[in-house]
Amino acid sequence: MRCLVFPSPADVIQAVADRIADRLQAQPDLSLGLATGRTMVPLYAELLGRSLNWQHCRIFALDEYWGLATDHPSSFAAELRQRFCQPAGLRPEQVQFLNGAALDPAQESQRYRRCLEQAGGLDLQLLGLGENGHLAFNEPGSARESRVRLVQLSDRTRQQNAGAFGGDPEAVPSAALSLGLADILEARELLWLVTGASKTKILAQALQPPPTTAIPASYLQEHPATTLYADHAAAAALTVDQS
Ligand SMILES: O=P(O)(O)OC[C@H]1O[C@](O)(CO)[C@@H](O)[C@@H]1O
Repeated sequence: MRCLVFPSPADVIQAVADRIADRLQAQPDLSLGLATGRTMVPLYAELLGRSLNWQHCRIFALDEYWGLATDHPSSFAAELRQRFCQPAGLRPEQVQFLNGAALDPAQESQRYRRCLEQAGGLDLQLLGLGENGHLAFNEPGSARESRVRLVQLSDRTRQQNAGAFGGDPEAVPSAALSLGLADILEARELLWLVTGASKTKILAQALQPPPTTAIPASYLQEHPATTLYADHAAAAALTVDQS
């Protein structure tokens, strides 16, 4: 894994946006996996501020709350649509969301998996880090072999994400659809954004070999083309060169 450490979250965003821009220019029909969460918010604003041609790319969402339709204001689909897909001028057929209001989670997971396969897999996937080590919504205990599926959310994750639900953890859905660890690790390149002091301890644990199901993000150690983009605060417990 390549580990890049920057003075501030703003520097992280610039570096990640540079990498996405380079990849998109080299491959206009890029299959790009988008993540949500506070870490990603300034990235979408930065990407929109650059003159990039998104007309040929394909977009895939990483996860979605179970029980929320794609037009529910607190759904990840609505967030991605509002923060990026609509202002970037993406056509609906370019974008795939997980449907959190599908009748059958297993069927919806299979449908999404087929979409990914038909697109030839993901070229580039953005990832954040949960404070409990989750990756997408793969909570501690998730298997390395896991695929798109319905997952139960931990109390810690519901607390972490309560901001989008009026600050009430009880209002956060207790389950979600998520790409599995095997799906994520099949993406050809992973950009892992980790910023802020709340991630310092878990980031150091996630980078400690060997990978463990107790910290799903630790499986990124196995991926041949992952770049960690961390700020000084998140990287404070790492021993990498922070110059
Ligand atoms: O960037 P945040 O808000 O700390 O969230 C971390 C991660 O957890 C999630 O909420 C779950 O996928 C992601 O959206 C995010 O990447």
